[in-house]
Amino acid sequence: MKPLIGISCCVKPFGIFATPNHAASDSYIRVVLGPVDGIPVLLPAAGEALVPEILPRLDGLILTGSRSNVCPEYYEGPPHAEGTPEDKARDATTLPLIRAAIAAGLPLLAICRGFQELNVALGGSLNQRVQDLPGRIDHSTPSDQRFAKVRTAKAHNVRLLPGSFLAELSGRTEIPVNSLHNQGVARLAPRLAAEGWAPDGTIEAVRVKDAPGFAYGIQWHPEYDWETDSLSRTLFERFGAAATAWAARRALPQAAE
Ligand SMILES: N[C@@H](CCC(=O)NCCCC(=O)O)C(=O)O
Repeated sequence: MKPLIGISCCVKPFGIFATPNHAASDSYIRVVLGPVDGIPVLLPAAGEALVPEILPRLDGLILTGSRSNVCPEYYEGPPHAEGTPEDKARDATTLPLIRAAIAAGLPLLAICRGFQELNVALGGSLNQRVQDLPGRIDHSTPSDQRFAKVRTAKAHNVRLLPGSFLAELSGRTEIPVNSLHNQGVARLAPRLAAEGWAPDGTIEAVRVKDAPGFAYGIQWHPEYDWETDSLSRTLFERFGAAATAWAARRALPQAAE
């Protein structure tokens, strides 16, 4: 039985009246139907009340990337600069969703904004513009590059912790990644272990220390290049295998109360 994979949605304006819609990129739908080998379930940014109702019916959770930034009030940060995109509805949904998913042991893969949400949900904080920090490189989407190129281009290497999940998966100590973010980890949440770093020291990969199963976050976007990048594909296949195992357990007859 294919696993049901929850995919976090953003609230974005659509159409001539710019009405709010709950949306996720087609990249996530295609990767779930592809190497994850699951069934995508879009999770609207409908708030914390959604969490206890939907979580028991999922076999895995993907926290997606998005241009909007996690609101600073969730990590005692300064207000965003004027014009910074925010998505309060998404924050109010994904942060409790992440905590509940980790408490349940649900397989979880947090990508870019999702990676930042994972850190904030567990008590960490963010820098709002990494590129403005001394000694840091620009991790954002270069405005002079066509988006398509930025999605698949490798922007920098990530040094992997020896023996870490990604080091084992890749068989390498360093991997090249794309990069489309302004925010970055400032204070790492206590329950997260850093397992990958950019050349400027920015944390790029984390593991949930006390998670019983698959629970990782990455700052880059493997959903953009899994068709050409074997590590990206393998990462999703491993997440899918964990979700499939979760689905099999969920299908077992529940012990009578
Ligand atoms: N807003 C955050 C996270 C950035 C992120 O998820 N980028 C991917 C954007 C893809 C898209 O445009 O949908 C930050 O800037 O750090």
